[in-house]
Amino acid sequence: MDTDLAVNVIHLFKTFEGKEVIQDCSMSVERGTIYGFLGKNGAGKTTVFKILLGLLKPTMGQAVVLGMDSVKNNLDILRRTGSLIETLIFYEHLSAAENLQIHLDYMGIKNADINGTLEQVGLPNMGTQAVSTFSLGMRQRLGIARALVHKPELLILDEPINGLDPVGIKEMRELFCNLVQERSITILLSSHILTEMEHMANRIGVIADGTVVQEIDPKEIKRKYPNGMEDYFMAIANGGKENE
Ligand SMILES: Nc1ncnc2c1ncn2[C@@H]1O[C@H](COP(=O)(O)OP(=O)(O)OP(=O)(O)O)[C@@H](O)[C@H]1O
Repeated sequence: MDTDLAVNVIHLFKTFEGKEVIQDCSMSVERGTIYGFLGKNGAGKTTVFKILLGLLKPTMGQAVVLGMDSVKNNLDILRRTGSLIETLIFYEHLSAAENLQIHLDYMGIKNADINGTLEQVGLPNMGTQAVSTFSLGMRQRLGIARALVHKPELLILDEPINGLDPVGIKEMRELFCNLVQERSITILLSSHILTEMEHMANRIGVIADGTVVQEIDPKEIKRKYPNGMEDYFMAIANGGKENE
């Protein structure tokens, strides 16, 4: 087993009601890096994330997360991973701090720094306000706080900058880069905001029709596509081969 890998997906398949949505998908994320997961709507990003977190079982193949099997060790994986997947659900009548405390209780973690985490995500002094009064961007920030508060080794974030304004996007980019540099955590994230992925990611993986068709250094993309990520994405996201 390669211990330098935070995530190792090996020939993964997932079928829903006879439809193969993940097919022979392999990918790997090195520890202490940011991996940007790109793909068109419906390509399979969220499904792969759910398999990694043990929320879905693969039909065939294996996902190894922090050295553990996603099916056999899913509770250990959940404890050591922070995630933000799909619609964010909170206890609306409770405050941000209370929501984070419930999450920590569930994870069995004591003495976490709730106020520090809220500050880290740009919600200082917002701890006592009911979540029902939060804007979309504030909810997104709280979702990131919930993923972070128990100090995970790995973050799996499905479109974490959705709904954030340009200031928020920049702040989250800086936060993610700092987390990797200062805490050596690993971040696997998806986004449709290609310029952000280019700025943040150490490696880009592209999924098309349930298969990772390329894993590449963003510098290499820049060299091949000087006009930017959009040209690259258009060339590769439709089914695999770059039209060079
Ligand atoms: N529970 C389910 N039952 C049936 N089909 C599903 C289920 N979950 C996902 N799918 C299908 O699997 C495919 C991949 O969906 P997924 O949500 O993983 O894509 P995605 O890349 O995350 O898309 P987006 O960018 O729109 O979030 C889609 O065709 C979707 O309809």
